Amino acid sequence: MASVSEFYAGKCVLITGATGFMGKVLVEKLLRSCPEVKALYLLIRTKQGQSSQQRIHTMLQSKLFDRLREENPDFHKRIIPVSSELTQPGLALSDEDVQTLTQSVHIIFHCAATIRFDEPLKHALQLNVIATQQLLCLAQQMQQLHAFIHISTAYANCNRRHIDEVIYPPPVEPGKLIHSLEWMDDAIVHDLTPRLIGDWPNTYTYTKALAECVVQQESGKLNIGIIRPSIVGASWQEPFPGWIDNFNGPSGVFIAAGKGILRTMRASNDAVADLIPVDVVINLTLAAGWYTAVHRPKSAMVYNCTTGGINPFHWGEIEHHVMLTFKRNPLEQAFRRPNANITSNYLIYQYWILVSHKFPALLYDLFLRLSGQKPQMMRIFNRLHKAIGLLEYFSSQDWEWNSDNMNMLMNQLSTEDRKVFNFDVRQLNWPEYIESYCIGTKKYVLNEDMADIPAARQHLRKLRNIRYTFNTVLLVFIWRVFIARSQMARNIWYFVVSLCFKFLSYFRASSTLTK
Ligand SMILES: CCCCCCCC/C=C\CCCCCCCC(=O)SCCNC(=O)CCNC(=O)[C@H](O)C(C)(C)COP(=O)(O)OP(=O)(O)OC[C@H]1O[C@@H](n2cnc3c(N)ncnc32)[C@H](O)[C@@H]1OP(=O)(O)O
Ligand SMILES: NC(=O)C1=CN([C@@H]2O[C@H](COP(=O)(O)OP(=O)(O)OC[C@H]3O[C@@H](n4cnc5c(N)ncnc54)[C@H](OP(=O)(O)O)[C@@H]3O)[C@@H](O)[C@H]2O)C=CC1
Repeated sequence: MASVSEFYAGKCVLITGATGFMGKVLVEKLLRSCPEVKALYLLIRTKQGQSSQQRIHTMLQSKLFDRLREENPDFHKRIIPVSSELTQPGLALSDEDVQTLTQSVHIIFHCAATIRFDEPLKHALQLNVIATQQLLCLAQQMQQLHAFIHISTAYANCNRRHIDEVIYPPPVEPGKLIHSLEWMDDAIVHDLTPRLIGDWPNTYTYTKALAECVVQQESGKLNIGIIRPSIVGASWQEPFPGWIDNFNGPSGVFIAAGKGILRTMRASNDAVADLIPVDVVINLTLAAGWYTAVHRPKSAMVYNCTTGGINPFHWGEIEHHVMLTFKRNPLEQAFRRPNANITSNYLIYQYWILVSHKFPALLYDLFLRLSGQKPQMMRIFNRLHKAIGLLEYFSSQDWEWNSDNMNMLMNQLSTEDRKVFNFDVRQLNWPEYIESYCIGTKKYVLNEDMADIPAARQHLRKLRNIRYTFNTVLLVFIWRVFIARSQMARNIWYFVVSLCFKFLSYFRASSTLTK
């Protein structure tokens, strides 16, 4: 049987969401580990006045492609950008492009989605469900299609505690929902959203659940694979450890904690933190493409791509290792020294929000106002509170995913493929991974230079001294106020001072005697 890279040789692959976090890593890995692939058709929309060609050009300049550029400088020749806005009828593809795609594509990887938790339902439905439906229609017309791989999320069924590798019945028939929302204006949909999404925490997970159902309904004669990654984090090994380029999920939390802005968050110390490195997800996705095309399973195969059941790690441990890393490798221009604590207790959380977030923000804004600058800290904290409020659903509870299909797929690979497309998370050393993840946020998200770490350490020392000075001044101030108002405080104060004085006189006397 052909190996994974032999299978992709001579094949034309269509990818949606190629400019996104996972899409980029997929493009890079496919071109690096399957150098004989014939063409990658990337469906990309124009954005901020940039054409799809210009966007690809910019993307290929990024650090992610450094290794590939070195190994194979001509790699870009296999990339064919196709202009496509997925929320438009017919995916806004030109007739010419439809013809090319239907004649030549062998494998589809559908990664595009809106992953915002606060996306209005109509838009999330448009992109995550209707666009998927349209892409499946296009796939049905493809003459040589071997496999359609849909990227879902492990949290599509987060209303359940135990999640098997099956497509669960949808909360509502997607077609009916699409039709009923068509005539409603945005305000009505907004009001109805909480009732519609029911026990799903947001429109993202809800529409991803509907999308899975659409994939099943529209699959017809297609060979389908559905990948359900949990919380996708920085790369573990490839193309280099710690690569990450966005603030989504835990990355924003790590950065905010490293900058000393985030000091508390609601999360359970003992809940499993189901992070999965992006390179693991992509290796499994490529292997699933191969398996689906070669074995043609009768019904859609679902792969829960998670770590919790195989190699669990907990939010409390993550907190410890994130703090340790940022103390050793500080971020530049930190607001305060990194010191974040997670808690599942609502009252304790509210207390720390007040004392460690709102109070310093108010003080800093006051300082900015007095020095003639625009206050900004309170605004930053309000946004941070909104973001962590949306994440706490996922950091406060546990889920149990069955990952039999992931294990089965691993057993189907040859020894060589298991190395090249490694998704064996039993080998993941969490402390090492979290360290390289945090350093990755510093290097690739914030573009900070590792050579400037001594200066960042110096800045932390300065912050520590400011804190000591502030605490001392505050203590003296409180004490003075206290002494002025209470006879008892005054008595204690005189007693302590006279005791100190007596000790001093005693030591002075005994030292003169021993001379
Ligand atoms: C010591 C630590 C201990 C750890 C404790 C536990 C940690 C638990 C953490 C995590 C659990 C994760 C659970 C995820 C599970 C699901 C997985 C999946 O299946 S999908 C993927 C998930 N999807 C998302 O993560 C999207 C979430 N994001 C959003 O929904 C929005 O971004 C939101 C509502 C949070 C904020 O929306 P806005 O409108 O206020 O802001 P915007 O548009 O995103 O950003 C505006 C600008 O600010 C920057 N920005 C965003 N976050 C930033 C940050 N933290 N720091 C600095 N800049 C930031 C952005 O780059 C952007 O910049 P420009 O305008 O493009 O130039
Ligand atoms: N990140 C994570 O933690 C997880 C992600 N997933 C799933 O993985 C997939 C990829 O996620 P991720 O890479 O993180 O997401 P990103 O937000 O980084 O990327 C989304 C991609 O979709 C494209 N896209 C969005 N809207 C349109 C549109 N109207 N027309 C054309 N393209 C569009 C974006 O293009 P553009 O650049 O033009 O905006 C971008 O390329 C998603 O299906 C997501 O549900 C699952 C589990 C966890």
